[in-house]
Amino acid sequence: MTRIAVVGGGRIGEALIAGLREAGTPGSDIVVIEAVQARADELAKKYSILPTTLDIGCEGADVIAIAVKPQDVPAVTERIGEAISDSVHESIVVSLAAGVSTESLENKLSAGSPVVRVMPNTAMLVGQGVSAVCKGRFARDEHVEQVKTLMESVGGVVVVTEAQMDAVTAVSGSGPAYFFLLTEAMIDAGVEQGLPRDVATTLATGTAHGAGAMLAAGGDGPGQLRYNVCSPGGTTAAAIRAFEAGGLRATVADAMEAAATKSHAISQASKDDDDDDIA
Ligand SMILES: NC(=O)C1=CN([C@@H]2O[C@H](COP(=O)(O)OP(=O)(O)OC[C@H]3O[C@@H](n4cnc5c(N)ncnc54)[C@H](O)[C@@H]3O)[C@@H](O)[C@H]2O)C=CC1
Ligand SMILES: O=C(O)[C@@H]1CCC=N1
Repeated sequence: MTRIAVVGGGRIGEALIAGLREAGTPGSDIVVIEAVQARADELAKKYSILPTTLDIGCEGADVIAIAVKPQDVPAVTERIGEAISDSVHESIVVSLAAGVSTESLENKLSAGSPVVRVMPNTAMLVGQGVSAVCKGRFARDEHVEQVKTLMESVGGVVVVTEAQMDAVTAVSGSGPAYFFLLTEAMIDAGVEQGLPRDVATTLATGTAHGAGAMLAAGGDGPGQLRYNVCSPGGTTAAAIRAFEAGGLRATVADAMEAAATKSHAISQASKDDDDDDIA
């Protein structure tokens, strides 16, 4: 049994809670600490969990998952540090925030506190997330294993180095949004081609689901799967030509570079804040 305190009940906090509940984690093992009371009450009702304060919620928690916006992480971590500093129970502090380094988290906690950083995605909500995990300076292998097991209950998990986290964020943290954007664009294009919107939505959404399932099946890779759709002289090859002419690959590379650069900029800003605290 792992007792989890989720600090921040926004989109990613809810995705984690929903995925854990769906995977069979009892509601009594999860508490949520959410600044907006109405939102805390909504989550409590929807997932049969306890909304509470940070001090009470952190007491006895095995995992304290920080799911607030990056700029709110330092203040929240400092408060968590105060709440657990005298506790005999060891809590793993897990940050789900983009661009916040394990070092800046450790700086806000008592010396030697185990910190694990996770980059999840919203597909946790339906138990189909994919997360990357890296450990802080004081986290031992068993801490990483515990967090890995927790995140495996809501999807796939890879262990990476912290230096890889900006790239991870660009690929899988932000990634669901890219597929949603493509799906939206396909629906609009279907409507332009004369389909009713509900029909275009059913077709585009079902196609995304089917293509995802084929990729996840792990047989052929994406290249071969695409070749299989491209009949010689056919419709798909004509569409792919238009995608390539429009610079799709370069656009994807630019977009992911922008995401990774932004993640890096957030970590630099949090490092600068730490340096200001020390000076
Ligand atoms: N939304 C996403 O797809 C992903 C988000 N993340 C990370 O998750 C974190 C949260 O992102 P979202 O859920 O999208 O943001 P959000 O704005 O939906 O949720 C943040 C929540 O934290 C609450 N909050 C703020 N200060 C608080 C405090 N002191 N105590 C308790 N609750 C507090 C807010 O009321 C809000 O409900 C961010 O750091 C983000 O980088 C990571 C991966 C994916
Ligand atoms: O857009 C963001 O900053 C967050 C982090 C990764 C996905 N959503």
